Formats: sequence, C-alpha cells, structure tokens
Amino acid sequence: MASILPASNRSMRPDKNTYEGKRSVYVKNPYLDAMDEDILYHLDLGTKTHNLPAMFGDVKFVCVGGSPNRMKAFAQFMHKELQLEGDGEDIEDICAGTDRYCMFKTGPVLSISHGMGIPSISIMLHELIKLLHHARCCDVTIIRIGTSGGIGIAPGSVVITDTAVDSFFKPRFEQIILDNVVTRSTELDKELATDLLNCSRETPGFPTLIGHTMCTYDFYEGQGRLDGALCSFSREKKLDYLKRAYKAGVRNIEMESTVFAAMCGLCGLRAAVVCVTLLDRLESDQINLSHDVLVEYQQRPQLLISNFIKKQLGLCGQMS
Ligand SMILES: O=P(O)(O)O[C@@H]1C[C@H](O)[C@@H](CO)O1
Ligand SMILES: O=c1cc[nH]c(=O)[nH]1
Repeated sequence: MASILPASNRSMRPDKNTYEGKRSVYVKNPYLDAMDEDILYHLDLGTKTHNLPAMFGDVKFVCVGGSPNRMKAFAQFMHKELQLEGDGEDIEDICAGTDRYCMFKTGPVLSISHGMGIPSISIMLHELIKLLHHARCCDVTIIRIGTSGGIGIAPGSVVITDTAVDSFFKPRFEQIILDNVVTRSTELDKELATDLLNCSRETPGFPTLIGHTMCTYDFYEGQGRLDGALCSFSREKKLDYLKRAYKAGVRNIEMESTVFAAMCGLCGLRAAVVCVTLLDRLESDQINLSHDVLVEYQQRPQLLISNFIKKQLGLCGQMS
C-alpha cells in the first residue's frame, strides 16, 4: 500500500518513515494505489512486466550522474570493488529497451544516468522513486556523482553539497504544478555529508570540501558564461555575480542538485550530492582539460563513494 503524505513540503516531511522498523521510500500520490499497473515508461520497466521486489528489493545505494558512460564505468568499478563474481565487463543495462536512461545493478548498488538538467533528472527520479517503492526497498542512500564548475577553488576539487541553492542563492526549488509555483526545500542530509567528508580524509589524492552548490537551468547564460551563443552581460557583471555567489557560500555550480534534494527529501531518501569541479569559474568559462584529465577527475567522486559504500557495508580493510 502506498504511503501518502500531505502534499506540501518540509514541515510535513516524515521524520520517522518506518516500514517494519526501517526507513522506507515514500511516494506522495493518492492515485498510485488505485492503479492496476504502473508503467515506468522512461525506464522500460513496469509492475506487471517485471518482478520489481525480486529485481531491486536488496538495493541500498543508488548512484546517479548525467552521463551513461560514467554510470556504466561506475557500475563496473563497484563490481570490482565489491569483489562480485566475474569481471563485470559485460554488465547488462537494465533499461536497454529505452535510450533515455541507462541502469546497472551491482549487488546492492544501483547506478543510473539522468541526462542533463532539471527536467531530465526529475523524470528519472519520479520513476526511480516509484521503482524503489514498488520494490519495497528500505534504508536507501542516494548520491549524485557529477561534474561542476568551481568558484574560487582548485579544478579537480570534490565538493560535497551541504545545501543546494538556486540562482538567487536561496535553498529552494520552485516546481510549477498546473499554474502554481510550489516552493520546496533543498536541504540535504547533513550527517551523510559529514560522513562523506570524513571518508574523503581516508581517500587521499584530491582536495574535498563541503559547500553550497548552485543549481541553474542552463550551462551558458544561466551560469554567467561569456562563451555561449548568447551573452548580454559584461565580464565585470559576471565576476561580480560569481563573487557574490562565493560570499553566499557557493563553491560549485551544476544543473540538477535542487530538484534532486527536493524530491529525495520529500520521499524519505537519504541524499547527497558529490561533484568534481572541472574549472574555476573566476578564471575561465571554457573546459579545456585533456581527455585523460577529464576521465581522472570524473573518477574522483566515484572513488570516494566506492570507499563510503564499502565502509557502510563493513567491507573496508578486507578489500583493495
Ligand atoms: O552529472 P553531470 O556531469 O552531467 O552534471 C553536470 C551538470 C550538467 O548536467 C552537465 C553540464 O555539463 O554536467
Ligand atoms: O561549469 C560547469 C561544469 C560542469 N557542469 C556544469 O554545470 N557547469
């Protein structure tokens, strides 16, 4: 039976969403219960066509990121790190029937791509959260492992988000529902962020810090870039904006964190955002890293999260 919560936000958020003593995944939709079948169209999965509890009931960690190749590489990496059977090279895309998103499962870890931007990740999250709910998953931690532009920090730094903010540096996500603007909280799990920072101290090789992450609707004008097809502001205005963002506590900019924080928070998922920075936006706009450096930077959040997951599973010390 679907757990229905009042349709508002933080003040109504369940503190103890327990399911047989465990933290369950909530859906907040009174219509779902009455549906004979739920087709998760963009994932090419469904409640009648697939045995979701059998396929996904043991999932404890969900990692999401924009790029299908990155999320496949992460799944293959986790396969090795968890010392699962086989080499993991032929890992199967569970969503192969659609080319919207890809999804891989390695033991209790699900790795899913979400494309670029709020609308794309939002569609994926609606269907993923219903999937976890239908599969009766509990105690799930979800982490976005992404790339971002840094502000005032060295390229290659990994930022663990404490609060996702919008372009006005406000901790909110505005969802348009019918012709209303519904404002939702973008708070993330502070304890999880601290645990990840502690874990980063045992993962040497790159700087990691906690800070606010600004989420925008666009990569170019929306992030104050001077190199888009359109630009109507001066270099001075750009730098003034980015410096004000830094002053407000923003350390990196990407395009998904606010809706990710809002939706996961409302549905009872312990959530974190961990993004590597590809450049310092106070210095430049263009990403001119070599392919090898780009690949190595993208592995940094993966390394940190893999160590965190192994620790959580009590596997540290026994493995590479
Ligand atoms: O997870 P990714 O690396 O896709 O996140 C950022 C935000 C946008 O989706 C994209 C822009 O290049 O990168
Ligand atoms: O500058 C950047 C780099 C990656 N992703 C972003 O959204 N912005």
